[in-house]
Amino acid sequence: MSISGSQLEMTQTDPPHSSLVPTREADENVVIPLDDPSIMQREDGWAIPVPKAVGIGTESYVTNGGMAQPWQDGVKEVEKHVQNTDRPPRPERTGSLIRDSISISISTPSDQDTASEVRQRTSRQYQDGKGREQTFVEGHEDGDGSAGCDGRMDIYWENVRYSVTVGRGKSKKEKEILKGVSGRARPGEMVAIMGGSGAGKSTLLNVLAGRVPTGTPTGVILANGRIREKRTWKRLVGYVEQEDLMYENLTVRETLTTAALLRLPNSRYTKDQKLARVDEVLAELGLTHVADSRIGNSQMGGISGGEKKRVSIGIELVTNPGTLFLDEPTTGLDSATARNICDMLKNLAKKSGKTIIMTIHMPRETILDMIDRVALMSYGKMVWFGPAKDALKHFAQLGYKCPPQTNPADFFLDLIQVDTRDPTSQERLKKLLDAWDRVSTQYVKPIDSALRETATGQQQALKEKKGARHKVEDDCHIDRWAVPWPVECGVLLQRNLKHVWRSKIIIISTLIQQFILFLIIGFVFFRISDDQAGVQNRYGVLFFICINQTFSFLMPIITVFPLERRIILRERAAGSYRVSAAYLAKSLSQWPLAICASLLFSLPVYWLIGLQPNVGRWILFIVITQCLVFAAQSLGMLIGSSVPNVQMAQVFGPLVVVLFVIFGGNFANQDSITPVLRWIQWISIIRYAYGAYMQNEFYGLEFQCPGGGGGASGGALCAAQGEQIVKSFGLDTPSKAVCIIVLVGLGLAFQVLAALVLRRTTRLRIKII
Ligand SMILES: Nc1ncnc2c1ncn2[C@@H]1O[C@H](COP(=O)(O)OP(=O)(O)OP(=O)(O)O)[C@@H](O)[C@H]1O
Repeated sequence: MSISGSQLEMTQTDPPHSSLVPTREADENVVIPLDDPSIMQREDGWAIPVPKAVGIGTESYVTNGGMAQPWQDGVKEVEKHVQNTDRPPRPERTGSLIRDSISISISTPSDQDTASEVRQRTSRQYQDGKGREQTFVEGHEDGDGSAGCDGRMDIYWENVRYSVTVGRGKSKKEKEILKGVSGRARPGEMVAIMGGSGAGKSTLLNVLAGRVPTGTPTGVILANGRIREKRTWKRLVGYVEQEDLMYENLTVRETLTTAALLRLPNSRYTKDQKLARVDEVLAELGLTHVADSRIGNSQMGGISGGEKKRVSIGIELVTNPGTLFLDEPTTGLDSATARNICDMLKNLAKKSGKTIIMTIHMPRETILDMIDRVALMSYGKMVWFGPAKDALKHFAQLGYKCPPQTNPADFFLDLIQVDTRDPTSQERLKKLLDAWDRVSTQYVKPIDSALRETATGQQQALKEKKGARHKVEDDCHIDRWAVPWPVECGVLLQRNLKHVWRSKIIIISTLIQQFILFLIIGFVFFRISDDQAGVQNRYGVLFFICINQTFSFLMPIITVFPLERRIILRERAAGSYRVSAAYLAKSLSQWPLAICASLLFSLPVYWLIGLQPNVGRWILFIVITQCLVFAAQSLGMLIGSSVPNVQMAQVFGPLVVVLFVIFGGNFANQDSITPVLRWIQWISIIRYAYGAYMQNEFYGLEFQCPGGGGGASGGALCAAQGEQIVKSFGLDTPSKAVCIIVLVGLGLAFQVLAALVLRRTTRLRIKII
């Protein structure tokens, strides 16, 4: 059963009373009075089409955009379209695609259906009726189960305000950034938010996407006529950041595959289906020819800027979200590439019915032509929301005509830009704002007051975590996490290992560094003697090994981790995985290189220096070194996850190590340190490693004193017993076994702390209204 293209085209304009119903596909609906007996009130208080016993058995098929509406006495009309004919044919599957054979059809609930069953069926049977291709994966009736379930989302915002607190103390005040803006982005539309610098474009985009970590947003935002929920909203939409943050050593396909494996739910997709989805996205974005190229960066080369932007979009697209938010997707790209990106976005909107909302700076005329609605903003207010062509007419009527040969985008920006020192430009803005107030309802229909009240009530119920709630996510059966925790760990570990092992320069330089240190230390302290010079050389070289192993394995992490943390922040913001999985994968992935590099140093250096020729002690020396490396890496993770950027990491990393060195047992005698600072020795990894090294090497050794024997000789104090020497450093307690255990314990404690800090520093505080 299908509605023909011509039938649909007949109703391509806004219905006269669409105020009530911000449904998806509202354009395609027919308005029928509510007193039509085919509308009934459902148990949960929502209006739905009455079941009609037509077609086969008790089932009939109705189109109304698939939405139930809040029931209200004052309702005059509801958008719906009844198809009282036969059961729609099963979709025809072609490979992994289903070509449209039926139109927007939902099954009418029978009396036995529970509300959730109704919703489930509604979401399953949505199909595109315009001959457009929808991407479905074979074997799943739900499509991808993403935003709006069917991949379509109608976003409606009204009187949205956003304010932040600025200043401190007495000068503290509220700054209003968005001052009551309204608009609507329908499925299949590309909406561009434009305005001068500081107009509030990014703020509006972020408020709509629910990504405002601070401040207070107010107003009404509805998705498919429903309120949104914090926990799952991020998995219903895609957000493409301005900066393309990706692992440069991974290929395009691997990058998208990781996103697909993590973000497509296991409950609906097999691994093969997820990989098929990646192929579809690659083809959709025109990336197939670079699928196996590395992402790269400016040093190593790689894919182009435009291709990187496509990959960023692809990462969001794998889940087939109903809405894509993009923050300045064309910034930094040349005009031809920018056009290509917009072309591709337009295609996405047209073919898959996605709602595209983006901020954009100074688009070319050809790009402006692709945009369905522009939101012109100035000082947090809306000056225009609608088609660009209408805006030209509107401004011309006010006496502001776009000069010939001028890019309308430039004209708009010049018009709405205000010079605070120039009263004429302020007057102009006031005139524009007044004019928009007069015409705004023609372009953005106000939400029906009853629906607004319902939404406000639902928001309140959500806040108070009580009462019946009906959210857009209810229709979509979204689990909080797409895949189980072990799968997240496995996928992320695989990605991180690939990234590490393909960083050839880092691997080679780490190995060379350890080899050179081995040569330097080995030959400077070559075959140390067992006289008093040998004593000094022994404790000197052991302390040096502690410092060099700590620095060698701590510094690389603290310089890399802040960058990787931003990727984790982005992926967590999309609800891709739990932070514990990301942390564990990151932590595990760096051990193989650290273990190999430190073995390259510690295995031979022992014999070259000429430490105690005892295999047991040699093995223990290696064990202590490995434990120290583990603790140093853990400390690096803690510092790396605590500081906001690489520069701060480079300041704080060495500072902490120097503190640990001072309290390491070589420079200051532990017993003579002021009690105020003495506690630092108990967390100094160097102190424990040094204590263990010293006991391992000195215990059981006897040294020659000048003139023979121990004690005072020739006026100098000479220690002949190894135990005495260790004691004189205050390193005889705790025992070497305890030192090793504490070293591992400190490493574990740093790891746990680092994971907790990472969790905190990569949490995107979502504010949903
Ligand atoms: N958290 C905040 N605290 C204080 N002021 C803020 C905050 N966020 C935004 N602003 C201010 O609000 C105004 C709008 O910011 P926004 O980033 O939305 O502008 P924009 O239109 O995207 O500008 P641009 O194109 O330059 O990025 C600016 O003046 C900005 O300084």
